[in-house]
Amino acid sequence: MQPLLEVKHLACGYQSQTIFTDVSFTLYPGQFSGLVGPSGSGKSTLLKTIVGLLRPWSGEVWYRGRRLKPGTSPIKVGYVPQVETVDWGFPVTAEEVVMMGRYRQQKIWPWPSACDRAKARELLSRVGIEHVARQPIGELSGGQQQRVFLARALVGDPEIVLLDEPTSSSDLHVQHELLHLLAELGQQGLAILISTHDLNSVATHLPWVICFNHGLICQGPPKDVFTPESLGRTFRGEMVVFRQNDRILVASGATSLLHEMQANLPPALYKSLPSKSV
Ligand SMILES: Nc1ncnc2c1ncn2[C@@H]1O[C@H](COP(=O)(O)OP(=O)(O)OP(=O)(O)O)[C@@H](O)[C@H]1O
Repeated sequence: MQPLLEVKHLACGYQSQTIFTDVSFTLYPGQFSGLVGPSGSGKSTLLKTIVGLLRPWSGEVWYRGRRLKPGTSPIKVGYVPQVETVDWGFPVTAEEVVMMGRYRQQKIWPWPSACDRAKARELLSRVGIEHVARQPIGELSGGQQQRVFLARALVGDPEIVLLDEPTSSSDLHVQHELLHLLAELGQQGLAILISTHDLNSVATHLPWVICFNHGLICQGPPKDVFTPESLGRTFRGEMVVFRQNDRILVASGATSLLHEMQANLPPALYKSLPSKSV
């Protein structure tokens, strides 16, 4: 299969501070992948460099076998920023935020046509929040805001969407719903790369994971990559990994693993575990 996106020896930073060097990986059509690493390890910087918001210091990004001009992004790449970085005081409705994705395609700022509005409604419906179309974006919940930005990223019918911490401001139920929605989009052929701190959601929902800390540590299916050794190198501390059948639970120490288990396992299963298994 021809690669969709190839990142080759990429390096980037701010002023004189290097954030990451020599990052190389390949994503294929329909691939659903997670980018995991600790806070400040450079995940957002990497995503912004890939979508052309930051100019790489060195290295290349290739799309469908063609090298991209540094600092540019192909129209078929969608990007969902971290919701915490958005200015919610801006007086626009959810529908208008989605339509802004159309302006990027058209390169001018036209009055929205009936067709633009219909497309925005269709996408809001696809991400399950058509009912908030006319509400100001600043008045929506964190989970709804993320879906609005996902709808905006889908406007150009992208082949790949990069999402920065899409689950950070939502509760567990909303996070799982969003990951299910992304998995559905993945089944329809969309490639997805999401950055997240939530290792347990990655282990449950994502078939491929890239461990990152100022550079690529390792990549592969969670069952191979989520080991105490590789996660310890990624998060630079003791990591505990608990496996039961297909389930993997990860935490940054034995005590927090117990809390994770209480939060994630059905009570009957949790009570049945011998205390020495962690
Ligand atoms: N615009 C900027 N100018 C200077 N330094 C920056 C800028 N943006 C981020 N940094 C620094 O780059 C480093 C990596 O930040 P980045 O946001 O990429 O990490 P991250 O892994 O996405 O973190 P988090 O998971 O907390 O979002 C941090 O030290 C951060 O302070």
